[in-house]
Amino acid sequence: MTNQPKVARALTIAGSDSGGGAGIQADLKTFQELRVFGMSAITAVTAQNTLGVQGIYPLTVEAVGRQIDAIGEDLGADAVKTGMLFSSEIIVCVAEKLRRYRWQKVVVDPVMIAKGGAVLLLEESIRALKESLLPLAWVVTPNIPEAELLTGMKILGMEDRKEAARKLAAYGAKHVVMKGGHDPSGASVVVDLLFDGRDFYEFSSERRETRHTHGTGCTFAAAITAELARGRDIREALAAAKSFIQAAIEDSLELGHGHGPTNHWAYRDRAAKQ
Ligand SMILES: Nc1ncnc2c1ncn2[C@@H]1O[C@H](COP(=O)(O)OP(=O)(O)O)[C@@H](O)[C@H]1O
Ligand SMILES: Cc1ncc(COP(=O)(O)O)c(N)n1
Repeated sequence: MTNQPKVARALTIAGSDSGGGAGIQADLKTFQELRVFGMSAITAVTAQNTLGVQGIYPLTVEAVGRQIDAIGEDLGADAVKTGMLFSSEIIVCVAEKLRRYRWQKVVVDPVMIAKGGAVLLLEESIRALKESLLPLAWVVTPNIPEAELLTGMKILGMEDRKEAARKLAAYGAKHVVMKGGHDPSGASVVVDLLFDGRDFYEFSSERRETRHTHGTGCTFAAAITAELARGRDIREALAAAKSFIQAAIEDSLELGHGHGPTNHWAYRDRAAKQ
């Protein structure tokens, strides 16, 4: 057992992105930028850069479980984020650990397919994700294609998004954040939709025309996790996360030859200039 800590702590359970833009690397950078102590349990190592995923090397279920136990038995966590979980065995293990350590503020980013098309979650695992993990989620943060795969419905307009959010909440997720980056309408505003089981709230920003969006979903969900770890409520956490990702996209670092990473220190730089 630990004494009441002086700092907020967040744990990410996700895959490693050697290119540093998504996965564990994006999560830890985001936690650090938001003054939250970051810890990690790695589910799979990927060989990846801005051009795509060149290799996926999952860890054993035992290795994943032991990393989580190492944190649960000693350091503790105020909020937990899950990202790439790869297989149903890993999902079931993670769900069991979340219950064992009674972690409540759990952000489930249902990572399935990388922007370049690589499969980061085996298809047979979608059911385990819905049945084992969604009931433990404080927040689930699908993008539109992920929400389609999870609900089995086609999502075109805002009414479809609302219906899909209701379906995901019915699996037990306390809050659903349906991200709007993949909105097929091509609107100049990108809207992330929050459903808290009763009401809907929209978080909007200007859509930026850029190819440097590798890791936006991970970074956004990590910012929500950090803010929840610091004791913010869901709407405060989302508003802050939206500003964080907008700055990270706008002040792009222009790295690599393909879909580059976002700028994780842009939000801090802007705050320092104010
Ligand atoms: N072109 C863009 N301009 C501004 N914000 C964006 C853009 N693309 C995505 N976002 C924001 O980045 C976050 C991740 O969105 P999305 O692309 O839907 O998820 P994912 O990265 O999981 O595919 C959301 O907060 C979304 O609003
Ligand atoms: C290890 C890992 N986790 C998650 C993503 C998804 O990120 P994106 O959809 O932005 O490519 C990724 N590419 N790699």
